[in-house]
Amino acid sequence: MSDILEKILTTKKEEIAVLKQMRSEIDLLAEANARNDVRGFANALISTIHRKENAVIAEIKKASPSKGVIREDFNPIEIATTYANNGATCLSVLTDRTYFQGSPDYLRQARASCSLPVLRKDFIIDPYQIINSRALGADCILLIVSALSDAQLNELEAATLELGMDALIEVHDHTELERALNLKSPLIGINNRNLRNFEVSLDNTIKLLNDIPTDRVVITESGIHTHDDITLMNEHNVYGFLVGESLMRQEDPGKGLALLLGKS
Ligand SMILES: O=C(O)c1ccccc1NCC(=O)[C@H](O)[C@H](O)COP(=O)(O)O
Repeated sequence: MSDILEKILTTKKEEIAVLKQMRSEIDLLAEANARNDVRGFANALISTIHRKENAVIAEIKKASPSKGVIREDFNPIEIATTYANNGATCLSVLTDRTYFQGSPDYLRQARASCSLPVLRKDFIIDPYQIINSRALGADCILLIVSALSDAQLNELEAATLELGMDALIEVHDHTELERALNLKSPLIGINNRNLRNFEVSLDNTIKLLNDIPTDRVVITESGIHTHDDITLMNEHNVYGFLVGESLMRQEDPGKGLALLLGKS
Protein backbone atom coordinates (compact mmCIF):
# COMPACT_ATOMS: atom_id res chain seq x y z
CA MET A 1 0.00 0.00 0.00
CA SER A 2 1.31 3.50 -0.77
CA ASP A 3 2.21 5.97 2.02
CA ILE A 4 -0.55 8.39 1.04
CA LEU A 5 -3.14 5.61 0.98
CA GLU A 6 -1.98 4.44 4.44
CA LYS A 7 -2.26 8.01 5.72
CA ILE A 8 -5.75 8.44 4.24
CA LEU A 9 -6.92 5.13 5.73
CA THR A 10 -5.59 6.01 9.19
CA THR A 11 -7.56 9.28 9.12
CA LYS A 12 -10.60 7.45 7.78
CA LYS A 13 -10.58 4.96 10.70
CA GLU A 14 -10.56 7.88 13.18
CA GLU A 15 -13.40 9.61 11.32
CA ILE A 16 -15.52 6.44 11.26
CA ALA A 17 -15.07 5.97 15.03
CA VAL A 18 -16.44 9.49 15.57
CA LEU A 19 -19.38 8.91 13.18
CA LYS A 20 -20.28 5.69 15.00
CA GLN A 21 -20.45 7.61 18.28
CA MET A 22 -22.80 10.14 16.71
CA ARG A 23 -25.25 7.72 15.08
CA SER A 24 -25.91 4.02 15.66
CA GLU A 25 -25.67 1.59 12.74
CA ILE A 26 -29.24 0.38 13.38
CA ASP A 27 -30.61 3.91 13.15
CA LEU A 28 -28.63 4.64 9.99
CA LEU A 29 -29.75 1.35 8.41
CA ALA A 30 -33.41 2.28 8.93
CA GLU A 31 -32.77 5.56 7.08
CA ALA A 32 -30.89 3.80 4.25
CA ASN A 33 -33.63 1.19 3.78
CA ALA A 34 -36.38 3.82 3.86
CA ARG A 35 -34.98 5.64 0.82
CA ASN A 36 -35.84 2.97 -1.74
CA ASP A 37 -34.57 5.17 -4.61
CA VAL A 38 -31.44 3.49 -6.01
CA ARG A 39 -30.56 4.55 -9.56
CA GLY A 40 -28.95 1.78 -11.62
CA PHE A 41 -25.31 2.84 -11.87
CA ALA A 42 -23.86 -0.32 -13.46
CA ASN A 43 -26.88 -0.69 -15.77
CA ALA A 44 -26.51 2.88 -17.08
CA LEU A 45 -22.84 2.26 -17.92
CA ILE A 46 -23.33 -1.24 -19.32
CA SER A 47 -26.20 -0.32 -21.63
CA THR A 48 -24.23 2.64 -23.06
CA ILE A 49 -21.01 0.65 -23.44
CA HIS A 50 -22.80 -2.30 -25.10
CA ARG A 51 -23.95 0.14 -27.81
CA LYS A 52 -20.23 1.02 -28.24
CA GLU A 53 -20.93 4.54 -27.06
CA ASN A 54 -18.64 6.33 -24.63
CA ALA A 55 -19.91 6.26 -21.06
CA VAL A 56 -18.32 8.89 -18.82
CA ILE A 57 -18.55 8.96 -15.04
CA ALA A 58 -17.98 12.70 -14.64
CA GLU A 59 -16.33 13.55 -11.34
CA ILE A 60 -17.00 16.45 -8.96
CA LYS A 61 -13.60 17.00 -7.32
CA LYS A 62 -12.40 20.23 -5.69
CA ALA A 63 -8.89 19.16 -4.67
CA SER A 64 -6.63 16.13 -4.54
CA PRO A 65 -3.47 14.98 -2.73
CA SER A 66 -1.52 15.01 -6.01
CA LYS A 67 -2.66 18.43 -7.30
CA GLY A 68 -3.87 20.48 -4.31
CA VAL A 69 -6.84 22.73 -5.10
CA ILE A 70 -8.08 22.03 -8.63
CA ARG A 71 -11.08 24.35 -8.72
CA GLU A 72 -11.72 27.46 -6.60
CA ASP A 73 -15.16 28.35 -7.99
CA PHE A 74 -16.88 25.20 -6.76
CA ASN A 75 -20.66 24.72 -6.89
CA PRO A 76 -21.67 21.02 -6.96
CA ILE A 77 -25.24 21.82 -8.08
CA GLU A 78 -24.07 23.81 -11.11
CA ILE A 79 -21.40 21.24 -11.95
CA ALA A 80 -23.82 18.28 -11.72
CA THR A 81 -26.37 20.13 -13.87
CA THR A 82 -23.91 20.99 -16.63
CA TYR A 83 -22.48 17.44 -16.61
CA ALA A 84 -26.00 15.99 -16.93
CA ASN A 85 -26.83 18.41 -19.79
CA ASN A 86 -23.66 17.54 -21.70
CA GLY A 87 -23.68 13.77 -21.92
CA ALA A 88 -22.46 12.33 -18.60
CA THR A 89 -23.73 8.79 -18.03
CA CYS A 90 -23.08 8.88 -14.26
CA LEU A 91 -21.57 11.21 -11.67
CA SER A 92 -18.78 10.63 -9.14
CA VAL A 93 -18.62 12.89 -6.08
CA LEU A 94 -15.62 13.07 -3.73
CA THR A 95 -16.93 13.08 -0.16
CA ASP A 96 -13.60 12.90 1.71
CA ARG A 97 -13.01 16.24 3.49
CA THR A 98 -9.44 15.92 4.75
CA TYR A 99 -7.55 15.10 1.55
CA PHE A 100 -9.97 16.09 -1.25
CA GLN A 101 -11.93 18.99 0.31
CA GLY A 102 -15.07 17.01 -0.47
CA SER A 103 -18.27 16.65 1.54
CA PRO A 104 -21.22 14.28 1.90
CA ASP A 105 -23.38 17.39 1.31
CA TYR A 106 -21.89 17.74 -2.18
CA LEU A 107 -23.18 14.25 -3.01
CA ARG A 108 -26.68 15.07 -1.71
CA GLN A 109 -26.77 18.36 -3.63
CA ALA A 110 -25.39 16.93 -6.90
CA ARG A 111 -27.77 13.96 -6.88
CA ALA A 112 -30.81 16.15 -6.12
CA SER A 113 -30.06 18.40 -9.09
CA CYS A 114 -30.16 15.71 -11.82
CA SER A 115 -31.41 12.20 -12.52
CA LEU A 116 -28.00 10.54 -13.04
CA PRO A 117 -26.78 7.64 -10.88
CA VAL A 118 -24.05 8.77 -8.46
CA LEU A 119 -20.84 7.12 -7.22
CA ARG A 120 -19.70 8.00 -3.71
CA LYS A 121 -15.95 8.49 -4.19
CA ASP A 122 -14.35 7.88 -0.83
CA PHE A 123 -12.15 5.37 0.95
CA ILE A 124 -14.51 2.65 2.10
CA ILE A 125 -13.16 0.28 4.75
CA ASP A 126 -16.13 -0.39 7.07
CA PRO A 127 -19.71 -1.60 6.44
CA TYR A 128 -20.91 1.45 8.40
CA GLN A 129 -19.75 3.63 5.49
CA ILE A 130 -21.78 1.54 3.03
CA ILE A 131 -24.97 2.11 5.03
CA ASN A 132 -24.05 5.77 5.39
CA SER A 133 -23.50 6.03 1.62
CA ARG A 134 -26.99 4.70 0.86
CA ALA A 135 -28.52 6.97 3.51
CA LEU A 136 -26.84 9.90 1.71
CA GLY A 137 -28.29 8.74 -1.62
CA ALA A 138 -25.29 7.04 -3.24
CA ASP A 139 -26.07 4.52 -5.99
CA CYS A 140 -22.57 3.05 -6.17
CA ILE A 141 -19.49 2.95 -3.94
CA LEU A 142 -15.81 2.48 -4.72
CA LEU A 143 -13.80 -0.45 -3.36
CA ILE A 144 -10.03 0.02 -3.77
CA VAL A 145 -8.45 -3.44 -3.86
CA SER A 146 -5.02 -2.26 -2.64
CA ALA A 147 -6.65 -0.83 0.52
CA LEU A 148 -8.57 -3.97 1.50
CA SER A 149 -8.05 -7.65 2.36
CA ASP A 150 -9.99 -10.34 0.45
CA ALA A 151 -12.24 -10.82 3.50
CA GLN A 152 -12.98 -7.07 3.64
CA LEU A 153 -13.68 -6.94 -0.11
CA ASN A 154 -16.18 -9.79 0.19
CA GLU A 155 -17.89 -8.29 3.25
CA LEU A 156 -18.09 -4.77 1.80
CA GLU A 157 -19.30 -5.96 -1.60
CA ALA A 158 -22.01 -8.09 0.04
CA ALA A 159 -23.18 -5.13 2.16
CA THR A 160 -23.29 -2.93 -0.95
CA LEU A 161 -25.33 -5.40 -2.99
CA GLU A 162 -27.64 -6.04 -0.03
CA LEU A 163 -28.62 -2.35 -0.09
CA GLY A 164 -29.23 -2.50 -3.86
CA MET A 165 -26.19 -0.42 -4.80
CA ASP A 166 -23.38 -1.25 -7.22
CA ALA A 167 -19.66 -1.40 -6.48
CA LEU A 168 -16.86 -0.15 -8.71
CA ILE A 169 -13.83 -2.34 -7.97
CA GLU A 170 -10.58 -0.40 -8.49
CA VAL A 171 -7.28 -2.06 -9.42
CA HIS A 172 -3.87 -0.84 -10.51
CA ASP A 173 -1.93 -4.04 -11.30
CA HIS A 174 -2.30 -7.71 -12.25
CA THR A 175 -2.25 -9.03 -8.67
CA GLU A 176 -5.07 -6.68 -7.67
CA LEU A 177 -6.99 -7.59 -10.83
CA GLU A 178 -6.87 -11.30 -9.96
CA ARG A 179 -8.36 -10.50 -6.54
CA ALA A 180 -11.02 -8.24 -8.06
CA LEU A 181 -12.13 -11.03 -10.40
CA ASN A 182 -13.07 -13.18 -7.38
CA LEU A 183 -15.83 -10.69 -6.60
CA LYS A 184 -19.30 -10.52 -8.20
CA SER A 185 -19.29 -6.89 -9.36
CA PRO A 186 -19.16 -6.43 -13.13
CA LEU A 187 -17.48 -2.99 -12.98
CA ILE A 188 -13.66 -3.09 -12.94
CA GLY A 189 -11.98 0.32 -12.67
CA ILE A 190 -8.37 0.39 -13.83
CA ASN A 191 -6.65 3.32 -12.16
CA ASN A 192 -4.00 4.84 -14.42
CA ARG A 193 -2.62 6.77 -11.43
CA ASN A 194 0.08 5.06 -9.37
CA LEU A 195 -0.79 6.06 -5.80
CA ARG A 196 2.83 5.58 -4.70
CA ASN A 197 4.34 8.32 -6.89
CA PHE A 198 1.20 9.83 -8.52
CA GLU A 199 2.53 9.05 -12.00
CA VAL A 200 -0.27 8.62 -14.53
CA SER A 201 -0.04 6.41 -17.61
CA LEU A 202 -2.92 5.35 -19.85
CA ASP A 203 -0.75 2.36 -20.80
CA ASN A 204 -1.73 0.87 -17.47
CA THR A 205 -5.25 0.23 -18.76
CA ILE A 206 -3.95 -1.22 -22.02
CA LYS A 207 -1.54 -3.51 -20.08
CA LEU A 208 -4.29 -5.07 -17.95
CA LEU A 209 -7.05 -5.30 -20.57
CA ASN A 210 -6.26 -8.74 -21.97
CA ASP A 211 -6.73 -10.33 -18.55
CA ILE A 212 -10.26 -9.07 -18.08
CA PRO A 213 -13.00 -11.59 -19.00
CA THR A 214 -15.78 -10.44 -21.33
CA ASP A 215 -18.43 -10.58 -18.58
CA ARG A 216 -16.73 -7.61 -16.86
CA VAL A 217 -16.89 -3.97 -17.92
CA VAL A 218 -13.72 -1.87 -17.91
CA ILE A 219 -13.74 1.70 -16.64
CA THR A 220 -10.45 3.48 -17.27
CA GLU A 221 -9.78 5.92 -14.42
CA SER A 222 -7.56 9.03 -14.08
CA GLY A 223 -5.49 11.03 -16.55
CA ILE A 224 -8.07 11.31 -19.35
CA HIS A 225 -7.53 14.78 -20.81
CA THR A 226 -8.41 14.91 -24.51
CA HIS A 227 -10.63 13.41 -27.19
CA ASP A 228 -7.49 11.66 -28.48
CA ASP A 229 -7.30 9.80 -25.14
CA ILE A 230 -10.89 8.64 -25.69
CA THR A 231 -10.08 7.57 -29.25
CA LEU A 232 -7.01 5.63 -28.07
CA MET A 233 -9.13 3.74 -25.53
CA ASN A 234 -11.86 3.06 -28.12
CA GLU A 235 -9.18 1.50 -30.35
CA HIS A 236 -8.65 -0.95 -27.48
CA ASN A 237 -12.40 -1.51 -27.11
CA VAL A 238 -12.65 0.50 -23.88
CA TYR A 239 -15.76 2.71 -23.69
CA GLY A 240 -16.02 3.39 -19.94
CA PHE A 241 -14.25 6.42 -18.38
CA LEU A 242 -13.92 8.10 -15.00
CA VAL A 243 -12.80 11.69 -15.53
CA GLY A 244 -12.19 14.38 -12.91
CA GLU A 245 -9.41 16.93 -13.08
CA SER A 246 -9.40 17.74 -16.80
CA LEU A 247 -13.13 18.62 -16.65
CA MET A 248 -12.93 20.46 -13.34
CA ARG A 249 -10.26 22.79 -14.74
CA GLN A 250 -12.62 24.01 -17.51
CA GLU A 251 -14.66 27.15 -16.87
CA ASP A 252 -17.78 25.11 -17.71
CA PRO A 253 -17.01 21.44 -16.87
CA GLY A 254 -20.01 20.30 -18.95
CA LYS A 255 -18.68 22.05 -22.06
CA GLY A 256 -15.36 20.35 -21.30
CA LEU A 257 -17.17 17.02 -21.24
CA ALA A 258 -18.86 17.71 -24.59
CA LEU A 259 -15.43 18.55 -26.08
CA LEU A 260 -13.90 15.40 -24.59
CA LEU A 261 -16.68 13.33 -26.16
CA GLY A 262 -16.16 15.09 -29.51
CA LYS A 263 -19.67 16.54 -29.41
CA SER A 264 -18.88 20.23 -29.96
O1 LIG B 1 -6.29 12.22 -7.46
C1 LIG B 1 -5.43 11.97 -6.59
O2 LIG B 1 -4.44 12.70 -6.38
C2 LIG B 1 -5.57 10.77 -5.71
C3 LIG B 1 -4.62 10.55 -4.71
C4 LIG B 1 -4.75 9.47 -3.85
C5 LIG B 1 -5.81 8.59 -3.99
C6 LIG B 1 -6.75 8.81 -4.99
C7 LIG B 1 -6.64 9.87 -5.84
N1 LIG B 1 -7.57 10.13 -6.82
C8 LIG B 1 -8.85 9.53 -6.85
C9 LIG B 1 -9.27 9.16 -8.21
O3 LIG B 1 -9.52 7.99 -8.41
C10 LIG B 1 -9.47 10.21 -9.25
O4 LIG B 1 -10.14 11.27 -8.67
C11 LIG B 1 -10.26 9.74 -10.47
O5 LIG B 1 -9.77 8.56 -11.01
C12 LIG B 1 -10.23 10.84 -11.54
O6 LIG B 1 -8.90 11.12 -11.90
P1 LIG B 1 -8.51 12.43 -12.71
O7 LIG B 1 -9.35 12.47 -13.94
O8 LIG B 1 -7.05 12.29 -13.03
O9 LIG B 1 -8.81 13.57 -11.81
